Amino acid sequence: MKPRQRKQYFRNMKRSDDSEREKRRKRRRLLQELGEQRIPYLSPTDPGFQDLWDSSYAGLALRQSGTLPEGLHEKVQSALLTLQRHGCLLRDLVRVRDRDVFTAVSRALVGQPGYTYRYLDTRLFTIPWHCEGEEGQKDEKGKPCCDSDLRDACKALWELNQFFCSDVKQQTNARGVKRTRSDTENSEDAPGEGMCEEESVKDRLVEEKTIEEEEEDSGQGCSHSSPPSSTPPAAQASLVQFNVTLINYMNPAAMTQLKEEPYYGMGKMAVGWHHDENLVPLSPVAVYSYSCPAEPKNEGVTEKDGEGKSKEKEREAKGEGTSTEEVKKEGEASVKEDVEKEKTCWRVGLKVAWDIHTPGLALPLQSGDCYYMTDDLNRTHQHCVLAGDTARFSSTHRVAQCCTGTLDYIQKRCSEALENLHSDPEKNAKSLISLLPSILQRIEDIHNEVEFEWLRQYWFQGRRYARFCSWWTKPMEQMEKDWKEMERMTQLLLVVVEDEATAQENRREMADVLLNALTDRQQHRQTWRDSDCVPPTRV
Ligand SMILES: O=C(O)CCC(=O)C(=O)O
Ligand SMILES: [Fe+2]
Repeated sequence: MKPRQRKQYFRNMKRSDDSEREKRRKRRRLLQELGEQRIPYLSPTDPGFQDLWDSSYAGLALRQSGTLPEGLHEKVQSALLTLQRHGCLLRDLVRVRDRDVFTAVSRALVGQPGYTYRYLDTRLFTIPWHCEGEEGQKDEKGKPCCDSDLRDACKALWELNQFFCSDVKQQTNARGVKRTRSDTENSEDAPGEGMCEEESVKDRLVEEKTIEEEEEDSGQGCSHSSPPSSTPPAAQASLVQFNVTLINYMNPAAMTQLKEEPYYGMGKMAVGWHHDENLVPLSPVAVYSYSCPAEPKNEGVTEKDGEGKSKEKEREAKGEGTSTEEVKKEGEASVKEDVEKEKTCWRVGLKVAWDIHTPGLALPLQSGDCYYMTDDLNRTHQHCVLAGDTARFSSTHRVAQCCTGTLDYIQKRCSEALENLHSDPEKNAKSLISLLPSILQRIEDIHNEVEFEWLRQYWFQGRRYARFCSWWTKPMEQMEKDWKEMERMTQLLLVVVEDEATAQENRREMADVLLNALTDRQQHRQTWRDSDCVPPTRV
């Protein structure tokens, strides 16, 4: 981290404390304003559903199960079950409003080898997907990093990813064309509207954070991965390259306490309201939803079915016909039944951020359905997942902001720091090459980044990765060695600072750098110690 970035980092931490308080206030105010009432929301059976979708949720697109390429469902669904069988899906211990909590859903990250995805203060490391024809990484003994069926599973998810990359592009292109047309019709619209400069997108993300459960952070201060703001939407769409998918799994029958959705009364939530965080600004998200066959409670016949049938039989026995009134009543009953059925189905809920006037939207998802969140939907809206009756997987494909989130990146940073260490093999001694405060500062920042953003994150998660995939094992061991060298460098710096022979002026500057670095490190280490270091539970 550059000194400027570092200052920004701590300023952001402070700001996020302040905005946390502000959000709490806002949330309380909203709930007070709402009182006992609930904000309306619409489902497909409600009149006006489509209009609401078109007017207030235009960035949302549904691709129904039946329209996916032949054979893809089978591959993807069996891949998801394989991940589960291998024990890859775990509940994450994340930080929400200064508390450590386990996510209700179990998760795994699959994606580009060496990529990570950071959400709610947790860095997940990818189980690598290997592309068509590619063999994947092998260790020195020629052993591949994962079992062959796990490898096949990841490849199937990569295939789904490929499909999403081109399909979402078409979706957005189609809308881009539409929008360009309406932009010319309405010249009052600013060109490139909604495509703020990245920094301000992030600032707004921080401010607009949710009134709810899972909250998002504003990424990692990257500044070069979004397309230039003058790029028209259609051209931007052609850049879509999902690099990771976060897999979710939950069986509601195994969960004792799912929270009720508090604002609209939408039902039980598997994932609370949130914006997806740490994505390249304006990039889309594509989701595949797979509801597994239910462990049936009563052979799939609901009480309602049984009741309906017996009423019919009664009527038959009485020889009664059906009056218009009865038809109307039955019609109403069947709408009600549809509504009830919708609630047994998994749904994605959407709302406009910080808005209690626009009705919410609840979109039921049949098994195999996919949905896309495009344009700036993820920034302007929040989404939640409403639990249905069955167990369900989802594969959520994202363009993760990865400028500081790849193995390649952090390895380069380590090398940069270690360049300042000179080894004298004859004397078996080590020394620092440069004592320039700016260089020392940079090295201490790298030291912190390696320790807190990578090593502790990795070990904290209970070495969950090594159990089924060895991809990260060697690089993380090497990183730990590099970190030990950095600890050594800090000690060497301490010796120089304590040495009275060192020129006074330089000494003070160096002492400043050292003191700041050690204070930050101490604080961070305490935070890690304070969080309950219980490794995520296995599901
Ligand atoms: O499961 C879904 O449909 C979406 C899950 C989600 O919102 C997330 O993982 O961020
Ligand atoms: Fe999400």
